[in-house]
Amino acid sequence: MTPSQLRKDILGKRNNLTPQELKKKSSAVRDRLLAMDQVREKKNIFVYVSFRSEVMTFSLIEDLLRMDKTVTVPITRTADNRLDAIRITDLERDLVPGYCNIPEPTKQLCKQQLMSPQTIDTVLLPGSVFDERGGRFGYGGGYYDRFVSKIPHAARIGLAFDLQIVDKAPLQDHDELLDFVVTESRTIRGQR
Ligand SMILES: Nc1nc2c(c(=O)[nH]1)N(C=O)[C@@H](CNc1ccc(C(=O)N[C@@H](CCC(=O)O)C(=O)O)cc1)CN2
Ligand SMILES: Nc1ncnc2c1ncn2[C@@H]1O[C@H](COP(=O)(O)OP(=O)(O)OP(=O)(O)O)[C@@H](O)[C@H]1O
Repeated sequence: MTPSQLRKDILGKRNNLTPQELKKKSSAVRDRLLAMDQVREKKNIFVYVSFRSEVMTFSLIEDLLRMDKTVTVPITRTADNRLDAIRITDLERDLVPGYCNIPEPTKQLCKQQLMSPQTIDTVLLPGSVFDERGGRFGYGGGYYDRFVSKIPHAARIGLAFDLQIVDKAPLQDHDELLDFVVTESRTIRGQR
């Protein structure tokens, strides 16, 4: 199967999850994640803000803020094919619909709260397809591959539902491996 067919296939399955299933499974992913040393013992966490049928991150972000973590989220810079890390402190106030209608930080925050990616300890990534080695496909923008390749010191944790895991995805050279993939039922140790 080609990467784009596999992507389509898995996203089709993910889109079939009911809102109740999405919520319940996302909450199981969150519980598992919050028990990990790579989150508990780290201060600076970069986390995506979920949209469509991704593993939901709203209550996870609330939890991280309550735990006094420094939480940064992506703003998509399409002109430069890049993600910037923006610090947020309030989920309701700090986010507005942005690129592809994904909740993104306000213009003002993007100016005032731009953080150096080098300060990030742990990156939580979304994706379409993940595999047993910690391989990952996104939606085809290459944004996350470029972002994490510049910060090799940061732990990379993919958030996924079990239905997104395949044995071996047809990875390309630029596809970055993850350290862990966390699902509602297990934690996969990646081969980075
Ligand atoms: N929640 C979340 N935030 C994120 C990402 C993400 O995957 N999830 N990104 C991760 O990079 C960046 C945004 N990049 C994105 C890239 C493509 C599409 C998208 O919807 N693409 C179309 C396909 C376009 C095409 O090839 O025709 C789609 O999937 O329908 C969305 C976001 C940064 N923020
Ligand atoms: N580190 C990189 N440097 C330069 N170009 C890159 C890099 N990583 C990916 N790309 C380019 O980005 C494009 C999309 O890559 P790919 O299909 O792997 O994205 P993805 O992993 O699905 O998306 P994302 O990382 O945004 O979730 C490809 O054309 C690829 O050449």
